[in-house]
Amino acid sequence: MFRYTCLNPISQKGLELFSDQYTEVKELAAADAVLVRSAKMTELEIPDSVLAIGRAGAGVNNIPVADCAEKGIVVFNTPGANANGVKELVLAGMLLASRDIVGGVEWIKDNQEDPNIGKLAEKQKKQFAGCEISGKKLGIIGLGAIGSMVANAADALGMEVYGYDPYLSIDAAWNLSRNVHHSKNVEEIYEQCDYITIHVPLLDSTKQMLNEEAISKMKEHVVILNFARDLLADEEAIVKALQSGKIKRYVTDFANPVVAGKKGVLVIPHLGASTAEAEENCAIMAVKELRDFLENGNIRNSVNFPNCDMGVCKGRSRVAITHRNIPNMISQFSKILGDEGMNIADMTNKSRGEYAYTLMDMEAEIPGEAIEALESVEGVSRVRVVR
Ligand SMILES: NC(=O)C1=CN([C@@H]2O[C@H](COP(=O)(O)OP(=O)(O)OC[C@H]3O[C@@H](n4cnc5c(N)ncnc54)[C@H](O)[C@@H]3O)[C@@H](O)[C@H]2O)C=CC1
Ligand SMILES: O=C(O)C(=O)COP(=O)(O)O
Repeated sequence: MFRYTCLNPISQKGLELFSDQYTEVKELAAADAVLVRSAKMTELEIPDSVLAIGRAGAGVNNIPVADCAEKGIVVFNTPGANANGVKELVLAGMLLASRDIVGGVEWIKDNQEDPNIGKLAEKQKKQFAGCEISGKKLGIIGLGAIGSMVANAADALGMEVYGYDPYLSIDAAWNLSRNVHHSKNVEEIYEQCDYITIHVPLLDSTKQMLNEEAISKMKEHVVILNFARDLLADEEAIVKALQSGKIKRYVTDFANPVVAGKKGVLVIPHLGASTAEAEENCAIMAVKELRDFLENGNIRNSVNFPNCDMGVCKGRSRVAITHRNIPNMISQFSKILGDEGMNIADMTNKSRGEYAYTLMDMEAEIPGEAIEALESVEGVSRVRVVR
């Protein structure tokens, strides 16, 4: 029996994939697994009883990923599952920034009682006129699941697309339209583009990337779109550049007091992934990842442990060990098990940075003493008998 808790509402389409071996609990302290969207887990005390966290979405800056790795808690996300939802909103953002649709709609609302509204609208519409995106240069910083979709869609709409991503994955590269111009440095994006959209994760290395210096390199009247995270930009500097006219519009999916209500800023209340399709895709992927981990010990799409897949346990028992990626671990594990007279039927060891994961199928049940001995190995964070 496994227990899970949801820290945010999670689509029923995903939750219904939990078998009758699972029950939902309210308390984090009672849960083996956690499903979460944007709830700030960095402010929570995560109990040792938690085995895994499934982020139904992409960004994991709300989860203390490194602390979890240290404790042996495996954190998953759902790569690409909400990318199309975000892509569509970015396109909408570009259009909203180019034509004063919001101003026009508000004007209609304000004049709704006027019996001559039709005539009046024809007279007034010139104040809401704008420009087209076709033929303009779009710079995309980060060509992952979202950035690459935005690139292809913008290309199809007639934009000249520049992409910058020094860590571009092979999959993303294959999916990218050949018309996308490969920018080898981000300065080219700043200097050349009329629209700049950012799609990188929030990391120490990307925080405040769009700062005063970056803005100073940009073209006059540039439009900046931020559907990734507000902390990627120095928004005080952006507001200043909006006031001076250097930036034409800032479209952001993240509300905060710095940008809310400011002239030239279009703030959307974090709706990028709020579509029925994205919510379902994310929930389904997260639940499948958690189930495979809890039931088989397999890891797919973790952000703090390596991928590891041994299928379904065919031996008598399976043990999963999270540990530090240091020498001599495997030999210590096999000695402990060998001393107990146990034969390893199958095993996999994978590493990722400072951490590693070992899965072992045994021909017999593992005695409690052997588990305790494995737990006491220096560098082991967690030993779990999966079966
Ligand atoms: N507004 C919303 O509702 C949503 C926002 N997001 C945000 O968007 C971010 C990106 O999402 P995905 O595209 O799904 O992630 P992804 O992991 O597929 O793509 C991120 C890309 O950024 C690149 N990158 C990393 N550091 C970079 C740097 N310094 N310069 C240029 N490129 C760099 C990586 O190589 C990768 O290709 C997420 O981390 C999240 O913060 C994601 C989904 C929904
Ligand atoms: O997936 C992401 O990174 C998002 O920002 C989406 O957040 P949400 O699941 O809508 O709270």
